[in-house]
Amino acid sequence: MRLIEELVGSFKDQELALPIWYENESLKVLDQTRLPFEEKIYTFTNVGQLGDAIRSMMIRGSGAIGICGAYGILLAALKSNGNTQAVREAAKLLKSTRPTAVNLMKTVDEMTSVAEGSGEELIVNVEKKAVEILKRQLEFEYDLGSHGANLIEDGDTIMTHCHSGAFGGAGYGGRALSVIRTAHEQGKNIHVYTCETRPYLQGARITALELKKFGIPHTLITDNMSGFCMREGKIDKVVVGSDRVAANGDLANKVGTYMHALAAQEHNIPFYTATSSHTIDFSTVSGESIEVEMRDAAEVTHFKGIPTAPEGTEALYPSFDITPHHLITGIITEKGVVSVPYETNLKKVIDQENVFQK
Ligand SMILES: CSC[C@H]1O[C@H](OP(=O)(O)O)[C@H](O)[C@@H]1O
Repeated sequence: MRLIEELVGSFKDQELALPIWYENESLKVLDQTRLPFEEKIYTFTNVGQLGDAIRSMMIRGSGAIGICGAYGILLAALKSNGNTQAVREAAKLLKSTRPTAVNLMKTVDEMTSVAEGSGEELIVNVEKKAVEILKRQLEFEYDLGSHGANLIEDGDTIMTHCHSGAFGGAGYGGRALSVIRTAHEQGKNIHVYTCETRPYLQGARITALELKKFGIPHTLITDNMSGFCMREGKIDKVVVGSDRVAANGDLANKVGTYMHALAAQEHNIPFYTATSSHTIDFSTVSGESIEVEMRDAAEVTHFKGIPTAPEGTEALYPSFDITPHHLITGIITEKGVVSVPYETNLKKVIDQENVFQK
């Protein structure tokens, strides 16, 4: 049995919701565009299929597409019998799919950095690295969930945005839902307000599904209700996910995050992003340098192909926005929570264990 098969087998012993997994020299991928009403699994036998799935958001979420970087390179190595050129081409293809989430870029680079030799030697090298990455990303979710749950008090109502959960991560709870799930599993009596997150509806379709699956009480709101809910005193804390954190703490996350952060500041509501050190991009000085993916405007004027606006209506779809660090109360990571003035470069801060609240 291959190492990767042993690892996936071990996942079955944990209560995970996997977005992707290895099986019989192919990749099984849950089609998230069909959630919550259908859990359709596709079998991919080449990286081109995986690339198309990432572009079309069949698989999405910075954590989940991060592990696609590991699985995709492993599949390329297996299908090419350990051919270096095939691995290089797979790396280029995967990194071209979506620009904002840094995890995908990082995991592809981690995998290609060990793609030495050829044949079975290369396959063994990349398989070991894939197993290391998959184990690490899942451990991150447990650890950041634990540190983040320390911020959650019994009776809290927590707002979240988009889907930063298991199907968007490594299978436990992604980022934001790792914090929320852990607090719930600690017995804290919490309630979640999940924003539907137009136009893909990650919140209505996937976050609500996962919170139901985890048994966590929740209320669905539209994105434009966040200010009302905060002003009415319904929200105690905001916890969102992350696609890329710049070296100064600026956050790239699903479009709408910035709007919620502004409202939270107005109402003195703590605003946290749940992330991992792997999502902090120390080579990007600030949020201004993060590329925001512009998706097809048809995703705004249509839902599942059904028009929601008059024919010919122009639309805009920035898939992410940038929340400046001064609006963020703390960055929750697997190492702890960083709540320090971000005048200092995060690189210096995050390497100093002592700054983390345990
Ligand atoms: C585990 S954090 C997931 C992160 O990714 C989402 O974006 P998308 O659905 O477009 O991949 C969103 O920004 C979430 O916060």
